[in-house]
This record gives sequence, structure tokens and C-alpha cells, in this order.
Amino acid sequence: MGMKFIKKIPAADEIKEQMPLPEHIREIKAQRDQDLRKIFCNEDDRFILIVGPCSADHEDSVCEYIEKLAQVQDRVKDNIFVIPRIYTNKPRTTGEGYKGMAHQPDPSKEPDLYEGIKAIRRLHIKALSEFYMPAADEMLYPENYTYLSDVIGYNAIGARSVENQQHRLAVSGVSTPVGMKNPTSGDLSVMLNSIVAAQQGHSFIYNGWEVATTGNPFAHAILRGAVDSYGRNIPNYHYEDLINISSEYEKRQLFNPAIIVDTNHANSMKLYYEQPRIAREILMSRRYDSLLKKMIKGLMIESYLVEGRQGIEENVYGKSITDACLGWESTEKLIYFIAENI
Ligand SMILES: O=C[C@H](O)[C@H](O)COP(=O)(O)O
Ligand SMILES: C=C(OP(=O)(O)O)C(=O)O
Repeated sequence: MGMKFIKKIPAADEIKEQMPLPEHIREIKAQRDQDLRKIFCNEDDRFILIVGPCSADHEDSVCEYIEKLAQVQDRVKDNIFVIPRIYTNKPRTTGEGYKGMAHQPDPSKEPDLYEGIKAIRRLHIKALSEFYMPAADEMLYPENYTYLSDVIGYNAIGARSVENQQHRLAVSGVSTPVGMKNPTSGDLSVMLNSIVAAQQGHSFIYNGWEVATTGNPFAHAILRGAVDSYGRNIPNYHYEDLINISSEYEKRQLFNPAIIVDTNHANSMKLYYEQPRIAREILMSRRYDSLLKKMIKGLMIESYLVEGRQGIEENVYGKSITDACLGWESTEKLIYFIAENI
């Protein structure tokens, strides 16, 4: 077997016991989770913004970013529900490159998965305890979800994982909203089928247990654009796309139909500075059509303290080492614009 067993990682219960979420924060989180579910049930018409760095690479810069976001959240709280992105696992197209804090708690050092698991739990607990906003993360490794299940407010299943059965079944056992992204090919039936699967209960093997789930009625769609067989980008945020997708989605008679639009990735062709323009266009489409107004519940925006991206060795504080992000000033302006124009 070409696999070396390096270290036995303690089970989630053990790590949670060592690093508990304080009781009063649990209550705040439960309230915030309840508020978010109400948005998905159409009982609250606030617009969701899932916003933050492409990857949560350093605890200090990510927390500084979220502190700024919390101040803005306070000013726009009547119209906008902010979910910070704390993305601690990164899927990679070829397997090469930084795979997130879960792999490398210090991006300049060698991978250390045991320290990584503790580092990502520490970061989620710190951000939640200081700023009271449960964050979004990508459920890249379904088996690792248990290490964070009490702290995360929103999960996404990425474009490279959404057709995978274990991801879909794991989502069926999550009680907070989970966004299922369209796959990189753009095939919408894959995304819609993943929602069908996640909304039903299943029995399967998970972390050495036979488990049964009841289905997640808050599994929904995230549109992130696509790439064709020649590597060209095909956005899916334009008015006609949104109308077609919303009608297809409605036909399936799923629980709580909802769409989040990712303004970066293949929608912006990874041109991070296009995100404000794309966000404006989506707001306009939403205002124009009542079905879109109901279905499009929010946006996902990639943003960090400093705009753009850098090589992992460059060490600019608060600048992305994965995909290029919008800088803080443009992000703040964009959030206020959205708050005034939804
Ligand atoms: O969001 C980040 C990236 O788009 C995703 O992880 C894939 O990255 P890569 O194509 O640079 O590997
Ligand atoms: C990896 C991400 O997205 P996608 O799965 O759409 O590529 C992401 O949102 O960081």
C-alpha cells in the first residue's frame, strides 16, 4: 500500500471536548441559525451576503477582516444578513497548491493535518465568539464536518464535489443551510439532482458508523459559472440564465427553493474586480422579475483586506494566496450599495 499512516487523529468528540464552544456563544449561534433558516423559509426578506477571503490562510488577518465586516453588518442589519467566509479547505483543480488551513496551519510550513484540524476549529470558535456571526465553510471532506458541526452556520459543496454521493448524503444530515454549487461543467441537472438527494433521508456509513439522516430541507443552489471543454468561461448570472434556472428549479417541487449567486469564480472569469458590476446586474434582474426576487436569496463574494492575489511566499498581510479577491474598501462600498438597492 502506497500510504504511510503518520498520526492517529482524535475523533471529533475528543477535539470538541478539548476545544469547546462557550455555552453563551452556543445560544447566540442557535439564534443566528434560526434567523438564517427564516430567510430560506421566506419569513424574513433580508438579503444574504456570504463574503470573505477565498481561503482563510492566517488567523490574525482573517479575524481583522471579520471585525470590519461585523461593524458593517451592524449598520446594514435591517436589510442584509452577513455570513463571513472562513474557508479552511481548498479544492484544487490539479491537486497542486495550498489546500487550506486544515492541511497547512502555517502556509509557509509543511502540511500538518492534526494541527490543521485544531487550527480551523480555533479560528471558527474565535471568529464566532468575538463577532457573533456563524461563518460559511466548504464541506470539502464530509468526514471532517463533525469537527466543526457546532460552529459553522452555512456550508457549501464545491463545484468539484457536488456530483459525489458521500457529499450529498452527508448534507442530508446537516441542519443548517447548505449551498450545492453547479459543477465546473455547468450541468444544472447535476446541481438540482444534488439538492433532491440532500433533501431526502439516507442510511450510509459515516466515520465508522452506520448512520441515518432525515434530509436537509435547506439544501439549495449556488451558481458559480462554468468552464466549457475548451477552458472558456460561461457565466450563469445573466437575466436569461437566472430565469431558466429558476423555472427548472421550481418544476422540481423542492423544499425552500433558493439561489445564491457566486460573483467570482467562472462568473467573473476570476476577474475579482468585476464582482461589484456582477452584483449590480443581479440586483437589477431581481428587481425586474418577481420570481427572481423570491428565489435569489443572496450573493457569495470573495473579498479580503488587500485586493488581488499573491504567491504564497510573498507574505502581504491580508492578501489572498489562492483566488484574487476584492479589497476591503471596494467591499465595504459594495455592501452599502447592496443594502440601499435591494
Ligand atoms: O476557490 C478557489 C479555486 O478556484 C479552487 O480552489 C480551484 O483552484 P485552482 O484551479 O487554482 O486549483
Ligand atoms: C472553491 C470554491 O468554489 P468552486 O467550488 O465554485 O470552485 C470557493 O468558493 O472557494
